[in-house]
Amino acid sequence: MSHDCCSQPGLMLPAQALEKMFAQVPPRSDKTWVPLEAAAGRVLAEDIVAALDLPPFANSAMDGYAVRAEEVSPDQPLTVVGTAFAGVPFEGEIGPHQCVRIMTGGLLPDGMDSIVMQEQAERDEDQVRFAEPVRQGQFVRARGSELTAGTPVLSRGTRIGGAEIGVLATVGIAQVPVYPKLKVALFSTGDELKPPGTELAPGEIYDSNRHALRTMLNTLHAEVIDLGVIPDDLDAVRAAFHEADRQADMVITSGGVSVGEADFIKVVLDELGQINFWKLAIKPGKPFAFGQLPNSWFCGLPGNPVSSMVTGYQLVQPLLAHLGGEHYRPALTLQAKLQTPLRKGPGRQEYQRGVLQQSDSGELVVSATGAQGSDMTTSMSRANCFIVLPQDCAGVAEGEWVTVEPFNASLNGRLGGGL
Ligand SMILES: Nc1nc2c(c(=O)[nH]1)N[C@H]1C(S)=C(S)[C@@H](COP(=O)(O)OP(=O)(O)OC[C@H]3O[C@@H](n4cnc5c(N)ncnc54)[C@H](O)[C@@H]3O)O[C@H]1N2
Ligand code: MOO
Repeated sequence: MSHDCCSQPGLMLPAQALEKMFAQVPPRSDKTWVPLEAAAGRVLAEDIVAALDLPPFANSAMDGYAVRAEEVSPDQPLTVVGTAFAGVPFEGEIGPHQCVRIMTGGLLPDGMDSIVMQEQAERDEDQVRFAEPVRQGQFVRARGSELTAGTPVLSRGTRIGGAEIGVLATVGIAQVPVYPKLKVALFSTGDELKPPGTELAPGEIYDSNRHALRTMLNTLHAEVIDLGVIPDDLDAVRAAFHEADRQADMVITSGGVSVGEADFIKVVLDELGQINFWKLAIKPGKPFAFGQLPNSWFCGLPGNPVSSMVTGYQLVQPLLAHLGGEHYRPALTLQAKLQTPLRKGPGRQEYQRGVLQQSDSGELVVSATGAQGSDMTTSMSRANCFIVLPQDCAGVAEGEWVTVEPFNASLNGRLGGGL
């Protein structure tokens, strides 16, 4: 079906919708502490300040010899009086024209000021000779050279990934202050939906939206309350909303938000809560609905599978990040040269699915993943980015530059930049 070919007066774009939702939804402020081992994927609820200098002591950046730079000369060997290992410092006295064998990370012995790497040394028993002059302080990692105690290292609202876990461990934090996990209830609506693995009768299809959305929510480390498939029945939809609202911070549904006769979502929302806005100037995903229930927020995603993924990605993920206390940053976009012409009618901002690559000459190039029907889930799985076409664009010719937004980890299971 071809939907709109004309402009959409009054309908918001995704950026405006996000601004509106962020203004209405107060971020989480309560916090909890989790062990470092369980902190990945959570959102920091406090600024983290280093309680120690980094590095905490002067140490060697190389395996070699700790020396006084001024004593190094090709004519005068030094006497090796001991060894400093990482974790096992040298504790003796070091007299004139003496030095210490040292390993990477070893504490720099008192009085020594420079390191000579072992490849530059000629060792004979306890004598060592250095042919090259030494620059004062070379290969010494000075105490506090990365940062000093009291320096902020991570800010509240940061989502914790591997890099942040590394920093938390480096500054010695075992219990991490984080915002509680969001509870997100999820259900699909539609009599035609059957679970994968069962036989389909004529007119039935498999429920894919709930599975795709659940996977996307897992990437955000939300606690998903999966209420399954709810039939097109007013009482059943009402009961599902009661249950979802009782348990969750946010309720996400798929299907039943357009104008069909079995579209009960809006009916029930009007009864139990309110719709704050409905419909956006985007394709796919136009009938997206946002509202609130007595205890929770509500996002109603359109039933078409690509529409539910696009709205889940572009609207629900940022909103959940915001609600969960994360300092949300809009996705990075790139410019790429189009390798296939794109058809588009003016009116809605489109998220076409593309394959972004680097050409042999290093240029970023992108092509659409073929037909762009909002029922075609493979148009998503074959893609690694959205090609974002502005509202007033009326098609793009091959060779023109377009804006692309590479998929994040919630859609893209691939390593290597995800491309
Ligand atoms: N007269 C109009 N019809 C439609 C309009 C419109 O403006 N006027 N909008 C179209 C657009 S755009 C979309 S998107 C869809 C959204 O419809 P609903 O949210 O009401 O969704 P359904 O009618 O329930 O389903 C649409 C389509 O998606 C399939 N579906 C639904 N749920 C799932 C699921 N969990 N897994 C896989 N597939 C699912 C469903 O079978 C339908 O084919 O409305 C257009 N119509
Ligand atoms: O075009 Mo609908 O917007 O298929 O999502």
